[in-house]
Amino acid sequence: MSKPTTGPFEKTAGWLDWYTGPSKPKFQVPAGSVDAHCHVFGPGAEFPYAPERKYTPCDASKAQLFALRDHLGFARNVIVQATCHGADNRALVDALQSSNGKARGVATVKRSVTDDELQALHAAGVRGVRFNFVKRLVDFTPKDELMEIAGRIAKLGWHVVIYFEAVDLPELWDFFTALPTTVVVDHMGRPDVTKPVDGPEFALFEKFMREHSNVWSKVSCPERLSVAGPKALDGEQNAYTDVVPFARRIVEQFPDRVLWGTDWPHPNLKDHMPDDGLLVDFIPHIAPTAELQQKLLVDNPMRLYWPEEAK
Ligand SMILES: O=C(O)c1cc(C(=O)O)oc(=O)c1
Repeated sequence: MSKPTTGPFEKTAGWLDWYTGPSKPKFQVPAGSVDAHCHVFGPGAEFPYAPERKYTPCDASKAQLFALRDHLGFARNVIVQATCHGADNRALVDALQSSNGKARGVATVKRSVTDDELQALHAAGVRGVRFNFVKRLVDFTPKDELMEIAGRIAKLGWHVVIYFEAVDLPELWDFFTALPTTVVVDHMGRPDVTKPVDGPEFALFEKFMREHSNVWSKVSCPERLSVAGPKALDGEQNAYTDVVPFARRIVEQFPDRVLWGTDWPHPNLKDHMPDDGLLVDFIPHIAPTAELQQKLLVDNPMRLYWPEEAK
């Protein structure tokens, strides 16, 4: 893969660029696997970062994303609008349109989005919108605006992706459970993995999924959630062991409602940048059987993002 570049923008201080030269995974993903959570950044010279952004990344282009997809053995991507692009979905749409149908997308839209704009996003391959509640990433959007957007995109058959932290779930519960669509949680709702997996905080997340059959979860981002490591670097085959019990519980309880993604290019990591090949080697630790792997990596994302092709 080529190296990350920076265009006219100055990166946030301490920014970690994505890992060049990822290893070949030892775990071979099933045929037709989908990396169901990844991003493109710019390039800033072509697709400027949004004025309201909370961070400025290095560039991470569609060509670099597609090269990683091929290197890791994946067939398709779901590209999620990164907050550094705000509600300007041009970089996302460009990547989707360049993918030969191998990528679908999740956009960010404002209440002012027109029906024609939604139709154009749909034609490009967008199948969902993202609502973000992580305070360091976005300014607050009133819930009535989000609910109005959810009602409009429901008519297109789209879903809502939500990103929040575990401590905020109680306060967001009523809003989330009122959403009229399939709801996909980013990164398991960011559990604090230093707390017990069978403690009250994670139990609430499990209850959220158990009691609401429209709620799905991405069991992604061990590199973000892990406190104890070890890091996915230097050939480590047992990375992020503290995250395994959390993700595995969700995969085993809700095998038909889980997705996995690399989260490449891993915005805002502070400590280290993982080797994406070793992140793929994390998958069999959380989905230990071939049947669970097939659902996680192929059947579930196909049903949600390519229903017209799903078996
Ligand atoms: O935790 C994060 O910093 C993060 C940020 C973004 C984004 O900026 O869109 O997306 C993610 O999936 C995770």
